Amino acid sequence: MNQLKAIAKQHKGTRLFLVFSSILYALTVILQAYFLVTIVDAVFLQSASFTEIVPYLMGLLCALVARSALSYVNGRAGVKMATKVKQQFRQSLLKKYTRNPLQTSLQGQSGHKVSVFMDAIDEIDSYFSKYVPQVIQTSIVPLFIWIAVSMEHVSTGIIMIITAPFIPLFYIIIGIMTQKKSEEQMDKMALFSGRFLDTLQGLTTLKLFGKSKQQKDVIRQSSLDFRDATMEVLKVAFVSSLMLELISMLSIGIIALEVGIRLVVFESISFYTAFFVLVLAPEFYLSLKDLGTAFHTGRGSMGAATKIQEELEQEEHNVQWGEASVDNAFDSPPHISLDGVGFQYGEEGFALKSICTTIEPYEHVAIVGRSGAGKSTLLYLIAGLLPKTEGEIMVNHQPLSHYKEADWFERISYITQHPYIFAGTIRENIALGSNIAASTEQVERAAHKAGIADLIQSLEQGYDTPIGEGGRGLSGGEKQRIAIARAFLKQPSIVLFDEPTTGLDLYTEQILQQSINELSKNATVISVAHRLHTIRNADKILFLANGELANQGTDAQLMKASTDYANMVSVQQEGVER
Ligand SMILES: Nc1ncnc2c1ncn2[C@@H]1O[C@H](COP(=O)(O)OP(=O)(O)OP(=O)(O)O)[C@@H](O)[C@H]1O
Repeated sequence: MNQLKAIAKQHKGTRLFLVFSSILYALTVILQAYFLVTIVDAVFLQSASFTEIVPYLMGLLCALVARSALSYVNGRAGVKMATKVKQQFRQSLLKKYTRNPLQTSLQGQSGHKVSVFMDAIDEIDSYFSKYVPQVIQTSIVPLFIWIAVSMEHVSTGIIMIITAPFIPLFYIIIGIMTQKKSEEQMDKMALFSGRFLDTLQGLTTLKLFGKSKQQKDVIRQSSLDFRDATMEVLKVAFVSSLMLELISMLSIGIIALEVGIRLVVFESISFYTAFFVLVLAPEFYLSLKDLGTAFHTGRGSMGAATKIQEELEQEEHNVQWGEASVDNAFDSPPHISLDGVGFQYGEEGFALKSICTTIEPYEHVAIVGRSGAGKSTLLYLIAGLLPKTEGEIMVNHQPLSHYKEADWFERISYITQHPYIFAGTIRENIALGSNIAASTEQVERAAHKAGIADLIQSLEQGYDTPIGEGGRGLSGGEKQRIAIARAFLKQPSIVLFDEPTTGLDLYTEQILQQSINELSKNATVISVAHRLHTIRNADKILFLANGELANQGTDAQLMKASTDYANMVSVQQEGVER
Protein backbone atom coordinates (compact mmCIF):
# COMPACT_ATOMS: atom_id res chain seq x y z
CA MET A 1 0.00 0.00 0.00
CA ASN A 2 2.71 2.42 1.03
CA GLN A 3 4.53 1.59 -2.15
CA LEU A 4 1.56 2.55 -4.37
CA LYS A 5 1.04 5.68 -2.26
CA ALA A 6 4.70 6.59 -2.71
CA ILE A 7 4.41 6.15 -6.47
CA ALA A 8 1.24 8.26 -6.56
CA LYS A 9 3.11 10.98 -4.65
CA GLN A 10 5.73 11.08 -7.38
CA HIS A 11 3.04 12.20 -9.85
CA LYS A 12 2.73 15.64 -8.25
CA GLY A 13 1.65 17.40 -11.46
CA THR A 14 -1.25 15.03 -12.07
CA ARG A 15 -2.36 15.27 -8.45
CA LEU A 16 -2.34 19.07 -8.54
CA PHE A 17 -4.31 18.97 -11.75
CA LEU A 18 -6.82 16.61 -10.15
CA VAL A 19 -7.19 18.92 -7.14
CA PHE A 20 -7.83 21.89 -9.41
CA SER A 21 -10.31 20.08 -11.63
CA SER A 22 -12.10 18.61 -8.59
CA ILE A 23 -12.63 22.11 -7.18
CA LEU A 24 -14.11 23.17 -10.50
CA TYR A 25 -16.21 20.00 -10.55
CA ALA A 26 -17.58 20.75 -7.05
CA LEU A 27 -18.51 24.26 -8.18
CA THR A 28 -20.32 22.92 -11.26
CA VAL A 29 -22.32 20.51 -9.06
CA ILE A 30 -23.41 23.37 -6.79
CA LEU A 31 -24.12 25.67 -9.74
CA GLN A 32 -26.14 22.96 -11.45
CA ALA A 33 -28.29 22.59 -8.31
CA TYR A 34 -28.59 26.34 -7.96
CA PHE A 35 -29.78 26.86 -11.57
CA LEU A 36 -32.15 23.90 -11.45
CA VAL A 37 -33.76 24.99 -8.19
CA THR A 38 -33.99 28.61 -9.29
CA ILE A 39 -35.69 27.61 -12.56
CA VAL A 40 -38.22 25.33 -10.83
CA ASP A 41 -38.87 27.95 -8.13
CA ALA A 42 -39.30 30.73 -10.72
CA VAL A 43 -41.57 28.72 -13.03
CA PHE A 44 -43.81 26.98 -10.50
CA LEU A 45 -43.92 29.37 -7.54
CA GLN A 46 -43.26 32.76 -9.03
CA SER A 47 -44.89 32.18 -12.42
CA ALA A 48 -41.90 33.63 -14.27
CA SER A 49 -42.04 33.86 -18.08
CA PHE A 50 -39.78 31.87 -20.40
CA THR A 51 -37.63 34.89 -21.26
CA GLU A 52 -37.01 35.52 -17.58
CA ILE A 53 -35.60 32.04 -17.03
CA VAL A 54 -33.52 31.90 -20.25
CA PRO A 55 -30.29 33.09 -18.51
CA TYR A 56 -30.78 30.39 -15.84
CA LEU A 57 -31.40 27.74 -18.49
CA MET A 58 -28.18 28.79 -20.21
CA GLY A 59 -26.39 28.67 -16.87
CA LEU A 60 -27.75 25.18 -16.21
CA LEU A 61 -26.62 24.03 -19.65
CA CYS A 62 -23.12 25.44 -19.10
CA ALA A 63 -22.91 23.80 -15.66
CA LEU A 64 -23.97 20.44 -17.13
CA VAL A 65 -21.48 20.66 -20.00
CA ALA A 66 -18.67 21.78 -17.67
CA ARG A 67 -19.47 18.96 -15.23
CA SER A 68 -19.32 16.31 -17.98
CA ALA A 69 -16.13 17.77 -19.41
CA LEU A 70 -14.44 17.87 -15.99
CA SER A 71 -15.52 14.34 -15.24
CA TYR A 72 -13.96 13.22 -18.55
CA VAL A 73 -10.75 15.19 -17.97
CA ASN A 74 -10.44 13.78 -14.43
CA GLY A 75 -10.83 10.24 -15.72
CA ARG A 76 -8.28 10.82 -18.47
CA ALA A 77 -5.69 12.19 -16.05
CA GLY A 78 -6.11 9.07 -13.91
CA VAL A 79 -5.79 6.73 -16.90
CA LYS A 80 -2.64 8.53 -18.06
CA MET A 81 -1.08 8.22 -14.61
CA ALA A 82 -2.00 4.50 -14.51
CA THR A 83 -0.43 3.92 -17.93
CA LYS A 84 2.82 5.55 -16.82
CA VAL A 85 2.97 3.57 -13.57
CA LYS A 86 2.24 0.27 -15.33
CA GLN A 87 4.98 1.05 -17.80
CA GLN A 88 7.40 1.72 -14.91
CA PHE A 89 6.50 -1.57 -13.22
CA ARG A 90 6.84 -3.57 -16.43
CA GLN A 91 10.21 -1.95 -17.13
CA SER A 92 11.47 -2.76 -13.61
CA LEU A 93 10.33 -6.39 -13.89
CA LEU A 94 11.77 -6.75 -17.37
CA LYS A 95 15.07 -5.24 -16.23
CA LYS A 96 15.16 -7.63 -13.28
CA TYR A 97 14.46 -10.63 -15.51
CA THR A 98 17.02 -9.62 -18.15
CA ARG A 99 19.70 -8.60 -15.61
CA ASN A 100 20.05 -12.24 -14.77
CA PRO A 101 18.64 -14.35 -17.61
CA LEU A 102 20.00 -17.63 -16.29
CA GLN A 103 18.48 -17.16 -12.83
CA THR A 104 15.19 -16.05 -14.40
CA SER A 105 14.98 -19.11 -16.60
CA LEU A 106 15.93 -21.53 -13.83
CA GLN A 107 13.95 -20.10 -10.92
CA GLY A 108 10.20 -20.39 -10.47
CA GLN A 109 7.50 -21.17 -12.98
CA SER A 110 7.38 -19.28 -16.26
CA GLY A 111 3.57 -19.12 -16.10
CA HIS A 112 3.80 -17.43 -12.69
CA LYS A 113 6.15 -14.79 -14.10
CA VAL A 114 3.86 -14.17 -17.08
CA SER A 115 0.90 -13.85 -14.74
CA VAL A 116 2.68 -11.28 -12.54
CA PHE A 117 4.01 -9.43 -15.58
CA MET A 118 0.65 -9.23 -17.34
CA ASP A 119 -2.29 -9.70 -14.94
CA ALA A 120 -0.91 -8.36 -11.66
CA ILE A 121 0.38 -5.21 -13.34
CA ASP A 122 -2.96 -4.71 -15.11
CA GLU A 123 -4.62 -5.10 -11.74
CA ILE A 124 -2.86 -2.02 -10.29
CA ASP A 125 -4.38 0.09 -13.06
CA SER A 126 -7.52 0.84 -11.06
CA TYR A 127 -5.52 2.27 -8.12
CA PHE A 128 -4.24 5.08 -10.31
CA SER A 129 -7.04 5.41 -12.83
CA LYS A 130 -9.92 5.26 -10.31
CA TYR A 131 -8.86 5.27 -6.67
CA VAL A 132 -6.41 8.20 -6.61
CA PRO A 133 -8.67 10.57 -8.66
CA GLN A 134 -11.65 9.54 -6.55
CA VAL A 135 -9.82 10.14 -3.25
CA ILE A 136 -8.95 13.64 -4.41
CA GLN A 137 -12.45 14.29 -5.72
CA THR A 138 -14.10 12.98 -2.57
CA SER A 139 -11.88 15.10 -0.33
CA ILE A 140 -13.11 18.20 -2.16
CA VAL A 141 -16.61 17.74 -3.60
CA PRO A 142 -18.52 16.69 -0.43
CA LEU A 143 -16.79 19.49 1.52
CA PHE A 144 -17.95 22.13 -0.98
CA ILE A 145 -21.45 20.66 -1.06
CA TRP A 146 -21.56 20.56 2.73
CA ILE A 147 -20.56 24.23 2.94
CA ALA A 148 -23.22 25.17 0.36
CA VAL A 149 -25.92 23.15 2.12
CA SER A 150 -24.94 24.37 5.61
CA MET A 151 -25.07 27.97 4.41
CA GLU A 152 -28.57 27.38 3.16
CA HIS A 153 -29.82 25.17 5.98
CA VAL A 154 -27.65 24.44 9.05
CA SER A 155 -29.55 21.45 10.46
CA THR A 156 -29.15 19.50 7.19
CA GLY A 157 -25.44 20.22 7.39
CA ILE A 158 -25.45 18.75 10.90
CA ILE A 159 -27.26 15.57 9.73
CA MET A 160 -24.73 15.23 6.92
CA ILE A 161 -21.78 15.54 9.25
CA ILE A 162 -23.24 12.91 11.60
CA THR A 163 -24.17 10.35 8.93
CA ALA A 164 -21.25 10.80 6.53
CA PRO A 165 -18.55 9.04 8.62
CA PHE A 166 -20.49 5.76 8.49
CA ILE A 167 -19.68 5.40 4.81
CA PRO A 168 -15.86 5.66 5.03
CA LEU A 169 -15.90 3.60 8.24
CA PHE A 170 -17.75 0.84 6.46
CA TYR A 171 -15.52 0.77 3.41
CA ILE A 172 -12.37 0.81 5.47
CA ILE A 173 -13.57 -2.43 7.11
CA ILE A 174 -14.60 -3.88 3.74
CA GLY A 175 -11.41 -2.70 2.08
CA ILE A 176 -9.18 -4.48 4.55
CA MET A 177 -11.10 -7.71 3.91
CA THR A 178 -10.83 -7.15 0.16
CA GLN A 179 -7.07 -6.71 0.12
CA LYS A 180 -6.48 -10.07 1.81
CA LYS A 181 -8.95 -11.78 -0.50
CA SER A 182 -7.51 -10.15 -3.58
CA GLU A 183 -3.99 -11.19 -2.56
CA GLU A 184 -5.31 -14.73 -2.32
CA GLN A 185 -6.92 -14.34 -5.73
CA MET A 186 -3.61 -13.19 -7.25
CA ASP A 187 -1.81 -16.13 -5.62
CA LYS A 188 -4.32 -18.56 -7.05
CA MET A 189 -4.16 -17.01 -10.49
CA ALA A 190 -0.35 -17.16 -10.57
CA LEU A 191 -0.48 -20.78 -9.38
CA PHE A 192 -3.03 -21.66 -12.02
CA SER A 193 -1.03 -19.98 -14.82
CA GLY A 194 2.19 -21.62 -13.65
CA ARG A 195 0.67 -25.10 -13.53
CA PHE A 196 -1.07 -24.66 -16.85
CA LEU A 197 2.08 -23.64 -18.71
CA ASP A 198 4.14 -26.29 -16.95
CA THR A 199 1.67 -28.98 -17.97
CA LEU A 200 1.49 -27.72 -21.51
CA GLN A 201 5.26 -27.89 -21.83
CA GLY A 202 5.51 -31.31 -20.25
CA LEU A 203 2.47 -32.83 -21.99
CA THR A 204 4.46 -35.55 -23.77
CA THR A 205 6.25 -36.59 -20.57
CA LEU A 206 2.97 -36.74 -18.70
CA LYS A 207 1.35 -38.85 -21.43
CA LEU A 208 4.28 -41.23 -21.52
CA PHE A 209 4.03 -41.75 -17.78
CA GLY A 210 0.25 -42.04 -17.92
CA LYS A 211 -0.13 -39.03 -15.63
CA SER A 212 -2.25 -36.84 -17.89
CA LYS A 213 -5.45 -37.60 -15.98
CA GLN A 214 -3.80 -36.80 -12.66
CA GLN A 215 -2.41 -33.55 -14.03
CA LYS A 216 -5.80 -32.69 -15.50
CA ASP A 217 -7.23 -32.99 -12.01
CA VAL A 218 -4.47 -30.79 -10.60
CA ILE A 219 -5.19 -28.08 -13.20
CA ARG A 220 -8.92 -28.44 -12.62
CA GLN A 221 -8.39 -28.02 -8.90
CA SER A 222 -6.23 -24.92 -9.29
CA SER A 223 -8.72 -23.44 -11.75
CA LEU A 224 -11.53 -24.10 -9.23
CA ASP A 225 -9.44 -22.53 -6.46
CA PHE A 226 -8.97 -19.46 -8.66
CA ARG A 227 -12.71 -19.34 -9.36
CA ASP A 228 -13.52 -19.59 -5.64
CA ALA A 229 -11.01 -16.86 -4.79
CA THR A 230 -12.55 -14.62 -7.50
CA MET A 231 -16.05 -15.31 -6.19
CA GLU A 232 -14.90 -14.37 -2.67
CA VAL A 233 -13.64 -11.02 -3.97
CA LEU A 234 -16.86 -10.45 -5.89
CA LYS A 235 -18.95 -11.41 -2.86
CA VAL A 236 -17.24 -8.73 -0.79
CA ALA A 237 -17.72 -6.27 -3.68
CA PHE A 238 -21.46 -6.99 -3.91
CA VAL A 239 -22.02 -6.83 -0.15
CA SER A 240 -20.04 -3.62 0.07
CA SER A 241 -21.99 -1.86 -2.69
CA LEU A 242 -25.28 -3.02 -1.18
CA MET A 243 -24.30 -1.71 2.24
CA LEU A 244 -23.00 1.59 0.86
CA GLU A 245 -26.23 2.05 -1.05
CA LEU A 246 -28.24 1.32 2.07
CA ILE A 247 -26.33 3.75 4.29
CA SER A 248 -26.58 6.59 1.78
CA MET A 249 -30.27 5.96 1.07
CA LEU A 250 -31.02 6.00 4.79
CA SER A 251 -29.08 9.22 5.27
CA ILE A 252 -30.84 10.91 2.34
CA GLY A 253 -34.13 9.63 3.77
CA ILE A 254 -33.39 11.26 7.15
CA ILE A 255 -32.55 14.57 5.44
CA ALA A 256 -35.72 14.39 3.29
CA LEU A 257 -37.83 13.68 6.36
CA GLU A 258 -36.33 16.55 8.32
CA VAL A 259 -36.68 18.99 5.42
CA GLY A 260 -40.21 17.75 4.64
CA ILE A 261 -41.38 18.21 8.23
CA ARG A 262 -39.91 21.72 8.37
CA LEU A 263 -41.43 22.66 5.00
CA VAL A 264 -44.89 21.14 5.36
CA VAL A 265 -45.57 20.89 9.10
CA PHE A 266 -43.67 23.83 10.58
CA GLU A 267 -43.41 25.87 7.41
CA SER A 268 -40.11 27.17 8.77
CA ILE A 269 -38.15 26.92 5.48
CA SER A 270 -38.83 28.02 1.92
CA PHE A 271 -39.44 25.67 -1.01
CA TYR A 272 -36.22 26.99 -2.56
CA THR A 273 -34.11 25.95 0.45
CA ALA A 274 -35.81 22.55 0.78
CA PHE A 275 -35.40 21.77 -2.91
CA PHE A 276 -31.80 23.00 -3.00
CA VAL A 277 -30.88 20.80 -0.02
CA LEU A 278 -32.68 17.79 -1.50
CA VAL A 279 -30.93 18.15 -4.86
CA LEU A 280 -27.49 18.40 -3.26
CA ALA A 281 -27.85 15.71 -0.57
CA PRO A 282 -27.67 12.75 -3.04
CA GLU A 283 -24.64 14.37 -4.68
CA PHE A 284 -22.94 14.55 -1.28
CA TYR A 285 -23.48 10.83 -0.57
CA LEU A 286 -22.81 9.82 -4.19
CA SER A 287 -19.30 11.19 -3.97
CA LEU A 288 -18.66 9.34 -0.69
CA LYS A 289 -20.17 6.15 -2.14
CA ASP A 290 -18.00 6.41 -5.25
CA LEU A 291 -14.96 6.56 -3.01
CA GLY A 292 -16.21 3.37 -1.35
CA THR A 293 -16.30 1.58 -4.71
CA ALA A 294 -12.94 3.01 -5.72
CA PHE A 295 -11.54 1.99 -2.33
CA HIS A 296 -12.61 -1.58 -3.00
CA THR A 297 -10.83 -1.68 -6.39
CA GLY A 298 -7.89 0.21 -4.92
CA ARG A 299 -7.46 -2.45 -2.25
CA GLY A 300 -7.53 -5.09 -4.98
CA SER A 301 -4.68 -3.24 -6.69
CA MET A 302 -2.74 -3.23 -3.44
CA GLY A 303 -2.97 -7.01 -3.34
CA ALA A 304 -1.54 -7.15 -6.86
CA ALA A 305 1.16 -4.61 -5.93
CA THR A 306 2.29 -6.89 -3.10
CA LYS A 307 2.73 -9.73 -5.60
CA ILE A 308 4.77 -7.53 -7.94
CA GLN A 309 6.86 -6.26 -5.05
CA GLU A 310 7.60 -9.82 -3.94
CA GLU A 311 8.78 -10.62 -7.44
CA LEU A 312 10.91 -7.47 -7.62
CA GLU A 313 12.42 -8.09 -4.20
CA GLN A 314 13.42 -11.66 -4.94
CA GLU A 315 17.07 -12.01 -4.16
CA GLU A 316 19.22 -11.66 -7.22
CA HIS A 317 22.87 -12.25 -7.78
CA ASN A 318 23.95 -10.19 -10.69
CA VAL A 319 27.09 -10.45 -12.69
CA GLN A 320 28.99 -7.18 -12.36
CA TRP A 321 29.92 -5.39 -15.55
CA GLY A 322 32.01 -2.35 -16.25
CA GLU A 323 32.34 0.34 -18.86
CA ALA A 324 35.53 -0.69 -20.67
CA SER A 325 35.11 -1.44 -24.33
CA VAL A 326 36.27 -4.87 -25.40
CA ASP A 327 37.32 -3.38 -28.76
CA ASN A 328 40.15 -1.50 -27.10
CA ALA A 329 41.23 -4.55 -25.12
CA PHE A 330 41.25 -7.33 -27.68
CA ASP A 331 40.31 -8.15 -31.27
CA SER A 332 41.61 -11.68 -31.32
CA PRO A 333 40.93 -14.30 -28.62
CA PRO A 334 42.03 -12.96 -25.23
CA HIS A 335 44.15 -14.51 -22.51
CA ILE A 336 41.85 -15.82 -19.79
CA SER A 337 42.82 -16.79 -16.27
CA LEU A 338 40.70 -18.06 -13.42
CA ASP A 339 42.17 -17.00 -10.09
CA GLY A 340 40.50 -19.02 -7.33
CA VAL A 341 37.05 -18.70 -8.91
CA GLY A 342 34.16 -20.11 -6.90
CA PHE A 343 30.38 -20.11 -6.92
CA GLN A 344 27.60 -21.49 -4.73
CA TYR A 345 23.93 -22.07 -5.57
CA GLY A 346 22.02 -20.48 -2.67
CA GLU A 347 23.16 -20.74 0.95
CA GLU A 348 23.61 -24.47 1.11
CA GLY A 349 23.62 -25.55 -2.52
CA PHE A 350 26.31 -27.05 -4.66
CA ALA A 351 29.59 -25.14 -4.57
CA LEU A 352 32.33 -24.80 -7.12
CA LYS A 353 35.52 -24.07 -5.21
CA SER A 354 38.71 -22.14 -5.95
CA ILE A 355 39.24 -22.95 -9.61
CA CYS A 356 42.66 -21.78 -10.79
CA THR A 357 43.76 -22.14 -14.41
CA THR A 358 44.79 -20.20 -17.48
CA ILE A 359 43.43 -20.41 -20.99
CA GLU A 360 45.68 -19.12 -23.76
CA PRO A 361 44.33 -17.61 -27.00
CA TYR A 362 43.19 -20.25 -29.55
CA GLU A 363 43.59 -23.02 -26.98
CA HIS A 364 41.08 -25.89 -26.97
CA VAL A 365 40.09 -26.59 -23.40
CA ALA A 366 37.90 -29.51 -22.36
CA ILE A 367 36.06 -29.52 -19.03
CA VAL A 368 35.43 -33.09 -17.92
CA GLY A 369 34.14 -34.85 -14.84
CA ARG A 370 31.30 -36.97 -13.58
CA SER A 371 27.71 -35.86 -13.86
CA GLY A 372 27.05 -33.13 -11.29
CA ALA A 373 30.75 -32.30 -10.89
CA GLY A 374 30.06 -28.66 -11.83
CA LYS A 375 31.11 -28.57 -15.49
CA SER A 376 28.17 -26.51 -16.79
CA THR A 377 28.41 -24.24 -13.74
CA LEU A 378 32.06 -23.48 -14.56
CA LEU A 379 31.14 -22.78 -18.17
CA TYR A 380 28.35 -20.40 -17.02
CA LEU A 381 30.90 -18.55 -14.89
CA ILE A 382 33.37 -18.18 -17.74
CA ALA A 383 30.56 -17.08 -20.05
CA GLY A 384 29.55 -14.36 -17.60
CA LEU A 385 26.11 -15.88 -17.05
CA LEU A 386 26.60 -16.53 -13.34
CA PRO A 387 28.26 -14.20 -10.81
CA LYS A 388 31.36 -15.62 -9.14
CA THR A 389 31.20 -15.67 -5.36
CA GLU A 390 34.96 -15.80 -4.92
CA GLY A 391 38.14 -15.24 -6.90
CA GLU A 392 38.44 -13.42 -10.18
CA ILE A 393 38.07 -14.19 -13.87
CA MET A 394 40.77 -12.21 -15.66
CA VAL A 395 40.44 -11.43 -19.35
CA ASN A 396 43.62 -9.95 -20.85
CA HIS A 397 44.78 -9.19 -17.29
CA GLN A 398 41.64 -7.24 -16.44
CA PRO A 399 38.74 -8.60 -14.36
CA LEU A 400 35.78 -9.69 -16.52
CA SER A 401 33.72 -7.17 -14.53
CA HIS A 402 35.85 -4.42 -16.09
CA TYR A 403 34.26 -4.88 -19.54
CA LYS A 404 30.91 -3.81 -20.93
CA GLU A 405 28.34 -6.61 -20.80
CA ALA A 406 27.15 -6.15 -24.40
CA ASP A 407 30.73 -6.06 -25.71
CA TRP A 408 31.63 -9.29 -23.94
CA PHE A 409 28.57 -11.17 -25.20
CA GLU A 410 29.30 -9.92 -28.69
CA ARG A 411 32.66 -11.72 -28.52
CA ILE A 412 31.44 -15.08 -27.28
CA SER A 413 29.22 -17.87 -28.57
CA TYR A 414 27.59 -20.26 -26.16
CA ILE A 415 26.22 -23.44 -27.68
CA THR A 416 24.34 -25.93 -25.53
CA GLN A 417 22.64 -29.25 -26.14
CA HIS A 418 19.32 -27.47 -26.43
CA PRO A 419 19.75 -24.19 -28.28
CA TYR A 420 16.64 -22.05 -28.23
CA ILE A 421 14.86 -21.76 -31.54
CA PHE A 422 12.47 -18.82 -31.71
CA ALA A 423 9.18 -18.75 -33.55
CA GLY A 424 10.15 -17.38 -36.95
CA THR A 425 11.78 -18.43 -40.19
CA ILE A 426 15.06 -20.33 -40.47
CA ARG A 427 16.61 -17.16 -41.89
CA GLU A 428 15.51 -15.08 -38.89
CA ASN A 429 16.80 -17.71 -36.48
CA ILE A 430 20.23 -17.81 -38.10
CA ALA A 431 20.39 -14.04 -38.53
CA LEU A 432 20.06 -13.74 -34.75
CA GLY A 433 23.80 -14.38 -34.67
CA SER A 434 24.55 -11.02 -36.25
CA ASN A 435 24.21 -7.66 -34.57
CA ILE A 436 23.70 -5.87 -37.85
CA ALA A 437 21.15 -6.98 -40.46
CA ALA A 438 22.76 -10.01 -42.09
CA SER A 439 22.52 -10.27 -45.88
CA THR A 440 20.97 -13.31 -47.56
CA GLU A 441 24.40 -14.31 -48.74
CA GLN A 442 25.91 -14.14 -45.23
CA VAL A 443 23.07 -16.23 -43.76
CA GLU A 444 23.44 -18.84 -46.52
CA ARG A 445 27.21 -18.97 -46.11
CA ALA A 446 26.84 -19.49 -42.36
CA ALA A 447 24.29 -22.25 -42.96
CA HIS A 448 26.64 -23.88 -45.42
CA LYS A 449 29.54 -23.83 -42.97
CA ALA A 450 27.28 -25.28 -40.28
CA GLY A 451 26.38 -28.15 -42.64
CA ILE A 452 22.68 -27.39 -42.77
CA ALA A 453 22.42 -25.59 -46.13
CA ASP A 454 21.42 -28.73 -48.12
CA LEU A 455 18.66 -29.56 -45.70
CA ILE A 456 17.28 -26.02 -45.80
CA GLN A 457 17.36 -25.92 -49.60
CA SER A 458 15.42 -29.17 -49.78
CA LEU A 459 12.53 -27.53 -47.91
CA GLU A 460 9.71 -26.10 -49.99
CA GLN A 461 10.06 -22.62 -48.48
CA GLY A 462 13.83 -22.88 -48.01
CA TYR A 463 15.22 -20.25 -45.66
CA ASP A 464 11.73 -18.82 -45.21
CA THR A 465 10.40 -22.00 -43.62
CA PRO A 466 8.76 -21.16 -40.30
CA ILE A 467 10.35 -22.99 -37.36
CA GLY A 468 10.21 -22.87 -33.57
CA GLU A 469 6.98 -22.46 -31.67
CA GLY A 470 4.08 -22.97 -34.04
CA GLY A 471 6.47 -23.69 -36.94
CA ARG A 472 8.27 -26.74 -38.24
CA GLY A 473 9.86 -28.95 -35.59
CA LEU A 474 13.61 -29.55 -35.80
CA SER A 475 15.68 -32.50 -34.65
CA GLY A 476 18.31 -32.04 -31.95
CA GLY A 477 21.11 -32.12 -34.53
CA GLU A 478 19.34 -29.60 -36.76
CA LYS A 479 18.87 -27.22 -33.84
CA GLN A 480 22.57 -27.55 -33.05
CA ARG A 481 23.47 -26.72 -36.62
CA ILE A 482 21.23 -23.64 -36.59
CA ALA A 483 23.03 -22.58 -33.40
CA ILE A 484 26.39 -23.17 -35.04
CA ALA A 485 25.29 -21.21 -38.11
CA ARG A 486 24.46 -18.33 -35.74
CA ALA A 487 27.98 -18.62 -34.35
CA PHE A 488 29.53 -18.54 -37.85
CA LEU A 489 27.66 -15.33 -38.50
CA LYS A 490 28.85 -13.90 -35.21
CA GLN A 491 32.52 -14.90 -35.62
CA PRO A 492 33.25 -14.97 -31.89
CA SER A 493 36.65 -14.89 -30.22
CA ILE A 494 35.60 -17.45 -27.63
CA VAL A 495 33.32 -20.41 -28.29
CA LEU A 496 31.79 -22.22 -25.35
CA PHE A 497 30.21 -25.60 -25.96
CA ASP A 498 28.12 -27.42 -23.39
CA GLU A 499 28.15 -31.02 -24.57
CA PRO A 500 26.75 -30.08 -27.96
CA THR A 501 27.17 -33.50 -29.55
CA THR A 502 25.78 -35.61 -26.71
CA GLY A 503 22.90 -37.75 -27.86
CA LEU A 504 23.54 -37.32 -31.59
CA ASP A 505 24.26 -40.14 -34.04
CA LEU A 506 27.81 -40.55 -35.27
CA TYR A 507 27.10 -39.12 -38.74
CA THR A 508 25.48 -35.93 -37.39
CA GLU A 509 28.22 -35.70 -34.81
CA GLN A 510 30.83 -35.80 -37.55
CA ILE A 511 29.14 -32.99 -39.46
CA LEU A 512 28.91 -30.96 -36.27
CA GLN A 513 32.49 -31.73 -35.32
CA GLN A 514 33.71 -30.44 -38.69
CA SER A 515 31.78 -27.22 -38.17
CA ILE A 516 33.08 -26.89 -34.64
CA ASN A 517 36.65 -27.40 -35.88
CA GLU A 518 36.12 -24.74 -38.54
CA LEU A 519 34.67 -22.35 -35.98
CA SER A 520 37.59 -23.06 -33.65
CA LYS A 521 40.19 -21.87 -36.16
CA ASN A 522 39.64 -18.26 -35.19
CA ALA A 523 38.64 -18.69 -31.57
CA THR A 524 39.46 -20.08 -28.18
CA VAL A 525 37.26 -23.12 -27.56
CA ILE A 526 36.13 -24.21 -24.14
CA SER A 527 33.86 -27.23 -24.13
CA VAL A 528 32.19 -29.43 -21.58
CA ALA A 529 32.98 -32.79 -23.09
CA HIS A 530 32.09 -36.43 -22.82
CA ARG A 531 33.38 -37.73 -26.13
CA LEU A 532 36.86 -39.15 -26.12
CA HIS A 533 38.10 -37.43 -29.25
CA THR A 534 37.13 -34.01 -27.91
CA ILE A 535 38.94 -34.78 -24.70
CA ARG A 536 42.02 -36.33 -26.22
CA ASN A 537 42.61 -33.59 -28.80
CA ALA A 538 42.25 -30.81 -26.26
CA ASP A 539 45.25 -28.62 -25.46
CA LYS A 540 44.20 -28.64 -21.84
CA ILE A 541 41.76 -30.70 -19.84
CA LEU A 542 40.16 -29.43 -16.62
CA PHE A 543 39.13 -32.48 -14.62
CA LEU A 544 36.44 -31.55 -12.07
CA ALA A 545 35.39 -33.67 -9.12
CA ASN A 546 32.74 -32.54 -6.61
CA GLY A 547 33.09 -28.91 -7.55
CA GLU A 548 36.87 -28.86 -7.28
CA LEU A 549 39.51 -28.82 -9.97
CA ALA A 550 41.02 -32.23 -9.19
CA ASN A 551 43.60 -32.08 -11.98
CA GLN A 552 44.51 -30.25 -15.16
CA GLY A 553 46.81 -30.89 -18.09
CA THR A 554 46.87 -32.73 -21.38
CA ASP A 555 45.31 -36.15 -21.75
CA ALA A 556 48.69 -37.85 -21.48
CA GLN A 557 49.56 -35.90 -18.32
CA LEU A 558 46.24 -36.65 -16.67
CA MET A 559 46.36 -40.33 -17.56
CA LYS A 560 49.53 -40.53 -15.52
CA ALA A 561 48.57 -38.16 -12.73
CA SER A 562 44.96 -39.14 -11.98
CA THR A 563 43.57 -42.64 -11.56
CA ASP A 564 40.04 -41.21 -11.45
CA TYR A 565 40.60 -39.59 -14.84
CA ALA A 566 42.17 -42.77 -16.25
CA ASN A 567 39.17 -44.75 -14.96
CA MET A 568 36.75 -42.33 -16.57
CA VAL A 569 38.57 -42.54 -19.89
CA SER A 570 38.67 -46.33 -19.79
CA VAL A 571 34.92 -46.47 -19.09
CA GLN A 572 34.43 -44.16 -22.09
CA GLN A 573 36.68 -46.30 -24.20
CA GLU A 574 34.75 -49.44 -23.32
CA GLY A 575 31.57 -47.68 -24.32
CA VAL A 576 33.02 -46.70 -27.70
CA GLU A 577 34.46 -50.12 -28.44
CA ARG A 578 31.26 -51.86 -27.48
N1 LIG B 1 19.98 -23.56 -10.54
C1 LIG B 1 20.52 -24.42 -9.67
N2 LIG B 1 20.21 -24.30 -8.37
C2 LIG B 1 20.76 -25.14 -7.46
N3 LIG B 1 21.61 -26.13 -7.76
C3 LIG B 1 21.95 -26.30 -9.04
C4 LIG B 1 21.42 -25.45 -10.08
N4 LIG B 1 21.93 -25.86 -11.25
C5 LIG B 1 22.74 -26.92 -10.99
N5 LIG B 1 22.75 -27.18 -9.66
C6 LIG B 1 23.51 -28.23 -8.99
O1 LIG B 1 24.89 -27.98 -9.17
C7 LIG B 1 25.59 -29.19 -9.38
C8 LIG B 1 26.47 -29.07 -10.61
O2 LIG B 1 25.64 -28.91 -11.73
P1 LIG B 1 26.24 -28.82 -13.19
O3 LIG B 1 25.11 -28.72 -14.13
O4 LIG B 1 27.27 -27.76 -13.21
O5 LIG B 1 26.94 -30.23 -13.33
P2 LIG B 1 27.55 -30.94 -14.59
O6 LIG B 1 28.89 -31.41 -14.19
O7 LIG B 1 27.47 -30.05 -15.78
O8 LIG B 1 26.54 -32.16 -14.75
P3 LIG B 1 26.06 -32.96 -16.07
O9 LIG B 1 27.25 -33.58 -16.68
O10 LIG B 1 25.13 -33.95 -15.51
O11 LIG B 1 25.39 -31.95 -16.95
C9 LIG B 1 24.56 -30.29 -9.47
O12 LIG B 1 24.57 -30.99 -8.23
C10 LIG B 1 23.25 -29.56 -9.65
O13 LIG B 1 22.22 -30.24 -9.00
